[in-house]
Amino acid sequence: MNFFKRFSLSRDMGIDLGTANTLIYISGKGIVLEEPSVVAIDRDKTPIAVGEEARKMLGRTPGNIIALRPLRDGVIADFYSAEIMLSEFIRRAHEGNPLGNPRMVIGIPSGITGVERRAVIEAATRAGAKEVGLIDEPVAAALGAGLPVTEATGNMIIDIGGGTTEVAVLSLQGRVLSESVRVAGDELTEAIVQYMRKVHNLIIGERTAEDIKIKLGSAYPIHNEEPVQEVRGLHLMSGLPRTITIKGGEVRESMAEPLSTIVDAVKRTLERTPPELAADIIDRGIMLAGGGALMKGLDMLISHETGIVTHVAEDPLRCVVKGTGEVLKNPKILERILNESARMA
Ligand SMILES: Nc1ncnc2c1ncn2[C@@H]1O[C@H](COP(=O)(O)OP(=O)(O)OP(=O)(O)O)[C@@H](O)[C@H]1O
Repeated sequence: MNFFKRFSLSRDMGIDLGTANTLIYISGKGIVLEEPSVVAIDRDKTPIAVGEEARKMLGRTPGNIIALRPLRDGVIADFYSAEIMLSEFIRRAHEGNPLGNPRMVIGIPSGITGVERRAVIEAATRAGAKEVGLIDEPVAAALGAGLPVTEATGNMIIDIGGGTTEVAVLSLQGRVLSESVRVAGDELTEAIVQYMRKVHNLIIGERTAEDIKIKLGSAYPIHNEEPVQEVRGLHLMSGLPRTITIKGGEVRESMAEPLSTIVDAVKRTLERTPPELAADIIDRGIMLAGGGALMKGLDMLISHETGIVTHVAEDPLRCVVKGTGEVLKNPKILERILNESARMA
C-alpha cells in the first residue's frame, strides 16, 4: 500500500474501551465521545439504550430490561453487548460524517490473555474497523499524561480504572516491567456496598455507593474534621427504606482492603525495578492516571507507603484516550502497533 495514502488525512480512531467509561478520539478532531460503558437490552436482546442513558437505568430496570456492563475487570465479559456498544459509540463519534472503515488504536489492560486480546480485535472489526492496533493501557496513559516515555529514563505510571489497576515502569517507549491487578475503582465501590450491609444493615446500590466513594471517600486522612453524608437504602431486617448518616473515616476504613491490594502491587513493582530506573523514579516521582487517581488522598497514601513523591496526572480520566491520540499522530508507532495486532488476530 502507498505509504502516503495509508498515512494521509484518514480519520482514524483512538479508543479507551474501559470497564467504566469508553472514550473516543478522532484524528484531527480530538476527543469526541465520553460515555459510560453500559448497555440496556430487553428480553429479546434488542438494544434499548447505550451509554449515559443506559447507566441511569442500572439497578432501576423493570423485569423485561437489563442494564449491563459489557466489560468486567478491563476485559470483554459479554461479547454481544460489547459489540452493540462499540458500534453505537463509533456511529455517534462519526456524527453523520462517515469515516469509512477507520483504523482503530484501542487501549487494553497489559495483563490480559491472547484470547481476551483477540476478542477486542474481533469486536472492533465487527464494529467497522479496517485495521485494529492494541496498546497497553499503561503505555497509553503515560503518553497521555505527557511522561517522557521516549527518553532513556525510568517512569512509573499507575493507571487505576474501574476494573484494573496497571502499574508499569516505562523507558524508551517500552514497558520494562508491569503488574496488572483486577482491583480498582469498582472494588472500592463494592467494598462500600459490603460495609453498609455488614455494619449498618443497609442495602445500597452500586450508584449510591459510587456517589459515597466520590463525595466522602478518601484513601488517607486528609480532613481535620471528617465529612458526613446521609445515605438512603433498604434496611436488611425490616426491608423498608431507611436513611442513615455515615462518616468519611468509615468509608476510608471500608476501602482499606482493596486500597492495600493496589499499594502492594506498586511496592512489588518497585522491588523488581532495576536500580538505575528506580533512581530515576525517585527523582521524577510516580504518576497516577485513570478515574481512580481522583480518589482523594490516594497520592498521599502511595507517597507515604513508598517514600516516593506521587503526582496525579492532569485530566486523569482522559490519559489513555489522549495516549491513543498520540499514537495516531506518530506513523512509526502506529504501524508497529497495527502490525503486532495483525499477527495476533
Ligand atoms: N472523583 C473520583 N473519586 C474517586 N473515584 C472516581 C472519581 N471519579 C471517577 N472515579 C472512579 O474511576 C473509575 C473509572 O475510571 P476510568 O474511566 O479511568 O476506568 P476505565 O478506563 O473505564 O476502567 P479500566 O481501565 O479498568 O477498564 C470508576 O470506578 C469511578 O468510580
